[in-house]
Amino acid sequence: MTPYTLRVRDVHKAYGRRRVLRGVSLDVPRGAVVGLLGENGSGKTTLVRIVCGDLRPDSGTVERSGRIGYCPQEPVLNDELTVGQHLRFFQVAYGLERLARADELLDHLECREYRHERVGTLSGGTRQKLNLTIALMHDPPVLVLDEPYQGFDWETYLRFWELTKGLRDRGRSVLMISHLTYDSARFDALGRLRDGVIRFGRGGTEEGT
Ligand SMILES: Nc1ncnc2c1ncn2[C@@H]1O[C@H](COP(=O)(O)OP(=O)(O)OP(=O)(O)O)[C@@H](O)[C@H]1O
Repeated sequence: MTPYTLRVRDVHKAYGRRRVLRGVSLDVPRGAVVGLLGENGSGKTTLVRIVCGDLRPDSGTVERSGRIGYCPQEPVLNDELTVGQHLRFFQVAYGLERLARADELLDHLECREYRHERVGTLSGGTRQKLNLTIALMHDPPVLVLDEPYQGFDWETYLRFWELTKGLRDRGRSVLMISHLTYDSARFDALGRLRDGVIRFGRGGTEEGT
C-alpha cells in the first residue's frame, strides 16, 4: 500500500498564454498536514481545483487514494435551506447511513444550536463552520482545505487545530492553503507556490506570504 494518499507529479496548467503551473509536484503522506502558501494569483486555487478533479491539467498526474473532502474558500451553500437540511442533502450525496460524524463536528465547532436556522441568517464564521463540517462529515482519507478558518474567532481557530490534530492522528492526509505566518509551525511540511512551482521547507521554517 502506498504511503501517500495524495501524489501530484509535474502538473502544468496554462490559461491561454498565462502559464500558471509549470511542473508542480507534491506528496501528502498519510497522517500529514501539508500547508501551501503563495501570493495572490500564484495558482493555489488552480492547483486545488486540479487536485479535486474539478479542472484538468494540461499535463502531469494526480493520484489519490479514496474520497476527497474539499472545503472551498467561498462556501457553496443555499441561503434558503437550514443547517440540518444541508447535512441531510450531503448525507444522501455521500451515501451515509448516519449523521454521527456531522453531529460530532457541529458539537466540536459549537454550532449545533444553529441546526434549524436558515443559512441566509447565519454569521460569516458560522457559515464557514458549516462549510468545514460538510467537507469533513464523510470522513474522507484526503482533505483539501482552502483557508478553512476564515472568519473564525480565536477560540474557534484553536478548536479547528484540535480537529486537525485528530485528523492527523487518525491517518488522514490534509492539504491546507494558508495565509497566516504564525500558522507555519503547525504544519508537517510547508510549500510555497511561486513562479509555477512549489518549493518545500519543513513546517515552521518557512516565512508567511
Ligand atoms: N478560468 C480562468 N481563466 C483565465 N485565467 C485564470 C482563470 N482562473 C485563474 N486564472 C488566472 O490564473 C492565475 C492564478 O489564479 P488562482 O486563482 O489559481 O490563484 P490563487 O493563488 O488562488 O490566488 P488568490 O490567493 O488570489 O486566491 C491568476 O493570474 C488568474 O487570473
